[in-house]
This record gives sequence, structure tokens and C-alpha cells, in this order.
Amino acid sequence: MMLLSVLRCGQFLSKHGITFSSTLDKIVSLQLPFGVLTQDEVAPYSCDQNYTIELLSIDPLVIYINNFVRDEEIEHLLALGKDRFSTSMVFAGSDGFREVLNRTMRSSQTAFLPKEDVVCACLVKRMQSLLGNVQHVEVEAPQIVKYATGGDHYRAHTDWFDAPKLDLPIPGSADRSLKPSNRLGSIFAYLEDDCERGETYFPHLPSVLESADGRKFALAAGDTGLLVKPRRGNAIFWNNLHPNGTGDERTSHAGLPVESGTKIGLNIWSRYFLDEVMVGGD
Ligand SMILES: O=C(O)CCC(=O)C(=O)O
Ligand SMILES: [Fe+2]
Repeated sequence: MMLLSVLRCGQFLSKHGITFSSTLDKIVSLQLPFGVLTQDEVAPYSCDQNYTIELLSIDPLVIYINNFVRDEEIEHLLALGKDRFSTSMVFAGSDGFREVLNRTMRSSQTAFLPKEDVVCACLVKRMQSLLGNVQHVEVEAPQIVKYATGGDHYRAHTDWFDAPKLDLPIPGSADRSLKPSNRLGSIFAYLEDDCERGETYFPHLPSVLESADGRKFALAAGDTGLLVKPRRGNAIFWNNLHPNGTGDERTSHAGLPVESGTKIGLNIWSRYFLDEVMVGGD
């Protein structure tokens, strides 16, 4: 059919003094200059880090991190999380470790990511390198949290557990007995900021100055506290525990309601084993 109309078109054009070849070029096989790209041949993913930091509070330690997650890492994480979402839960129960649904407290979707994924493993390493001299032997697998239009939120809570959690021993340790642990460092990174509102709010932390960057921060009108705006790729780090290992109430924070659009964040928590030194060590 296609060939026919090409021929007819050719006849029409030659009748009117325009020469036209009606023979189609024979299709040829070309050598691909680099061969077919397989996954292994794609430039290897490199876990480079090029973030910069700004201190937001000294006590408790809170740090703003610019460019913590690179664009291509965000794309990868979003694809990885796409089919893993379920309704976010909160911890409850007498021991504080039963996960329950409580949509008044928390309304969002969570995707638990595999720690062995190359980008997840890199982000864990990136957090560990930020922790430097602070205990960072164990870090939980990253979790994506997605807030949708219409008020998805997470009311004020702390990331640390009320009572230490009995956990598997430090990886590689000869002692196989369960050890008390808690969440020491929190990183909350923004993967998607296409939303109205949805700031992360720390009511007990110092506000930023009026001269601060309005793309990253806001002032809490008539109130105190630190308001951090979702900004793709950037993150907040804070230290959840006092030096004696107990939870620091001043780290209480909330994900304010998303009025429209979508906010997507990423949680990474480092684990502190209470029977090991928190800072320094051998
Ligand atoms: O959504 C936010 O801004 C904070 C989320 C959070 O604190 C959490 O998931 O533990
Ligand atoms: Fe939190």
C-alpha cells in the first residue's frame, strides 16, 4: 500500500518534469560503533558525593544538606520504589514496637527499599561518611515516603524509640546476643518537591534568620521553630539522642499537610548500640 502510493507519487512528479526514483533503498545492516549496550557496559555507577552543608542547630545537632541525593539517583530510587508502596504505619503498643495504622497521626505511603540496591547502599555509605567519628556501624534500609494532595501529613513525632529496641548485634561481631539499640542519626531527603506546603517542622528548634534562603526555609508566622521546605535533592540531618543514649525531645518534628501536588521524601536512620561508645572509640 505504502509502496503503491510512493510509485504513484513518483509517476506524477516525473510527468511534471521532476525526476524521482521510485526504487526504495535496500535496507543495510550497520555495525554499531560500541556494540549493543548491556547493563554491565553502561558507565559504572559512581557513589561520588558533592553535597555542601549548613548548620541549623548546634544542640541538638541539625544540619541542612544541599545536593545530598543526585538527580540520577532520585530517578533510580523513584523507579525502585514505584511498586513497593503501602500505607504508612506508626509505632504503638505497650512496648512501642507494634506497627499500626493511624491516619490521624500519619497519612502517606511508604516504600521499603532493598538495602543491597547499589544506590541505596551508596546513600547508606554517604550517611556513614557524614557521621564520621560518631558510631555508624549499622544503618537501616532507606524508606521512601509519599504524600499526596489533600492533606497527607505526619504529625509531631520523634524518630527515636521510647525504649531501646533489642536488635541483632553489630554486623561482624562475635557476640550473637541481641543488643539494645536506638535511632541516632536521621536523614530526611526530599526526592520530589512539586507541591504546595508540606514543610518539615521542628517546633523546638531555632528558626532560621530572616535573611535565610526562602527556597529552602520559611518562618513560622506568630510561632517559633524551624520550617524546612521540600526541595528536591536536599536533605536534613539531625541527631536524635543525648550523649547518654536517651531520646532528645527537642528533635520532635512533623511533616506538615501537603495542600496540593506530591511530596516525596526519603528516610535513612543510623542505629546506635547502647553498649558501644557513641563518639570515638577504637
Ligand atoms: O515528611 C516530613 O517532612 C518528615 C517525615 C518524617 O519525619 C518521617 O517520616 O519520620
Ligand atoms: Fe520523622
